[in-house]
Amino acid sequence: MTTPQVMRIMALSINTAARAGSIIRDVMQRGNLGIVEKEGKDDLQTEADRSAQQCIIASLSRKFPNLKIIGEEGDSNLDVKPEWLVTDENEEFLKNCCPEEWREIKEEEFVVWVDPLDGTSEYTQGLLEHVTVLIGVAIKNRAVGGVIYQPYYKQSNGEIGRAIWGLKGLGTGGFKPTSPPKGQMIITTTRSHLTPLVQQALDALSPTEVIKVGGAGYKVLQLLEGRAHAYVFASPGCKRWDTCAPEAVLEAYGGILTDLAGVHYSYAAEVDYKNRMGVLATVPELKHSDIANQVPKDILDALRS
Ligand SMILES: Nc1ncnc2c1ncn2[C@@H]1O[C@H](COP(=O)(O)O)[C@@H](OP(=O)(O)O)[C@H]1O
Ligand SMILES: [Mg+2]
Ligand SMILES: [Mg+2]
Ligand SMILES: [Mg+2]
Repeated sequence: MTTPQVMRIMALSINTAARAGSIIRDVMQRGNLGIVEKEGKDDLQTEADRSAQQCIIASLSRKFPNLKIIGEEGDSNLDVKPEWLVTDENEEFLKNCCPEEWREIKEEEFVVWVDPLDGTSEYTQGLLEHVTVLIGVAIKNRAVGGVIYQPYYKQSNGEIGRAIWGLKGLGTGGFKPTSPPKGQMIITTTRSHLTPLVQQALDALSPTEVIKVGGAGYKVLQLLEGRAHAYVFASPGCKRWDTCAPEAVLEAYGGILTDLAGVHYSYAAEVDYKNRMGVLATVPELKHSDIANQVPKDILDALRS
């Protein structure tokens, strides 16, 4: 029997994210980040963002030429150094059994959303544990699979970097699932894109504690590892590549990620990339709709306008 495409795409994404992670470490080590401002000082790009994206898109499109891939850093030159081309699919992942519902999905039915370096602002400031590589796999508008790779995570065996993955219908891997403390409401939110509206939404949810960290990937990791109950961001600043992989991993785990009104984003290729209605993610222990219902209407109206 041939291996279903979704399993092969996920398995190649795991290994490719790790390769992108090593490129991110190399750029930092060389010390010349090559920072440019995209839409302003709140929207930076470095040599690591550019090179990691080239590695990911070239590797995935070489093996899956009919795959639709959308990367944060726009069109990339795919004529990359041979050592950036990843061809091996992750064998550990391939030992898993493909969920029935994804078995027949063809290459051209996927959309892959790539954020080659999530947490660029933190990367440039040396807060390296916040940095992740995000590869999200969408099928029929929905985020279904995802890889969150942390290039600077120190494993207990001394190895550097770890890959966290999730596939709906199969589950998750690469981390130790942990429930957040009972009787508290710890919210994680942005560290570098705080606005009055972002703060207003936090205040409305009466958190017992607020954890400000960089990146959508790292914030969802706070939920997966029991350090926070919810991720709340009342801002139109995130884009589909920020949330596709985190949403898939969190939902494969039993949590939920939507906009602030409680509605799922579409990950179809032709959508407007902006997550205009903000981000709300919750752990499985919370009722997502209860939290969404606590978001004041004027905050939703402000995002809509
Ligand atoms: N106002 C804004 N302008 C541009 N990007 C924004 C933004 N608000 C959030 N983002 C992007 O959303 C991601 C998570 O943001 P934050 O860490 O503030 O929660 C980051 O992704 P990148 O680092 O991949 O660009 C960040 O750049
Ligand atoms: Mg960016
Ligand atoms: Mg990002
Ligand atoms: Mg990015």
